[in-house]
Amino acid sequence: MSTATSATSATRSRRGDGPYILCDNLVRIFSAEGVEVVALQGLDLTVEKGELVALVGASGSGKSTLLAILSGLDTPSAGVVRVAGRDLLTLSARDRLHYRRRTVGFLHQQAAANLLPYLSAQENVELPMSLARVPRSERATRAAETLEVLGVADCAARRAHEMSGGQQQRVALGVALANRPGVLLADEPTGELDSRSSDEVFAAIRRANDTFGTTVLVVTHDAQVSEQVARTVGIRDGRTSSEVRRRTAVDEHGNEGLVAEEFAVLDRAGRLQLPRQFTAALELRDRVRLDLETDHIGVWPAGRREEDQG
Ligand SMILES: Nc1ncnc2c1ncn2[C@@H]1O[C@H](COP(=O)(O)OP(=O)(O)OP(=O)(O)O)[C@@H](O)[C@H]1O
Repeated sequence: MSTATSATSATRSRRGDGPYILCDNLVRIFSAEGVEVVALQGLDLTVEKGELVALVGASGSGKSTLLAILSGLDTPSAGVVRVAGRDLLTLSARDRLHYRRRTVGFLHQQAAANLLPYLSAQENVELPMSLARVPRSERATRAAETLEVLGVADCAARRAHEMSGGQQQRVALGVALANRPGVLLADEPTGELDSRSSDEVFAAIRRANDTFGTTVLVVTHDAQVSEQVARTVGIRDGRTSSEVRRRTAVDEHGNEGLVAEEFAVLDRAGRLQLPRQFTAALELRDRVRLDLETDHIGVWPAGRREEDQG
């Protein structure tokens, strides 16, 4: 495993031409009944415009908290969060509303959260456009184009109960994309679907990413989904801990194949989370010894190294 740093992107962002999504040392503390829960503890993340990134992590690791902040529904306790050049900590109420209507689209796990049951698919997709005051003449054409791209043009006149779960979720995706947001945030969008519908929904997300250039951040537990994206970011205990990058490469026999490389994330303060299986294998706890070598850093259990030297 090697390390990757987000420092370069953070520096670029301060110059104003940074990544499309930037989270720098993000902290979110909830207080409930006198108990404080630190849901995000210095999370760093950068996503470039047009990227499609999967976020994975155990239950309670902070994924939903992060999406709520990025969608403009919640604000962090500390840190920096910028999306599409906007500082989400200093948005006025008016700008926040504009941001939520036009800059981000949100896809929930349950399609029903994005769909009104008494409206057809076409009407559902047109609704956010009317809230954003898109001229009436444009709405029908844009909604039809959206449903076409997502492979559900044939469902335009149907209401939710006349569609399969996968079709409903693709129409729900159409609602999220109606105002052509720069960013799509999706929280377990295939969590309630069988594998075929899940494939169709994920294929529709990829098409939206390709066709509209939407930057996508998708939270998923679904390995089929996370293995299909070029970049998967792991969250552990409220921090980004690891990253898998996938690219096509040609082997020595000239065959093209997918290569996945796993990195640990090194933050600007020099912090790095060691994978649990590594710390468990060497019983690393509390304190470790570090040795700087010419091309790597050695990490040793404190006790064992003392014994070696003794
Ligand atoms: N409104 C809240 N009040 C108090 N604690 C909260 C609140 N929202 C989240 N938390 C706590 O913050 C931590 C992170 O929660 P979060 O929902 O972001 O995790 P998650 O990774 O999305 O989990 P899951 O995969 O189960 O949805 C958890 O310990 C959770 O209990």
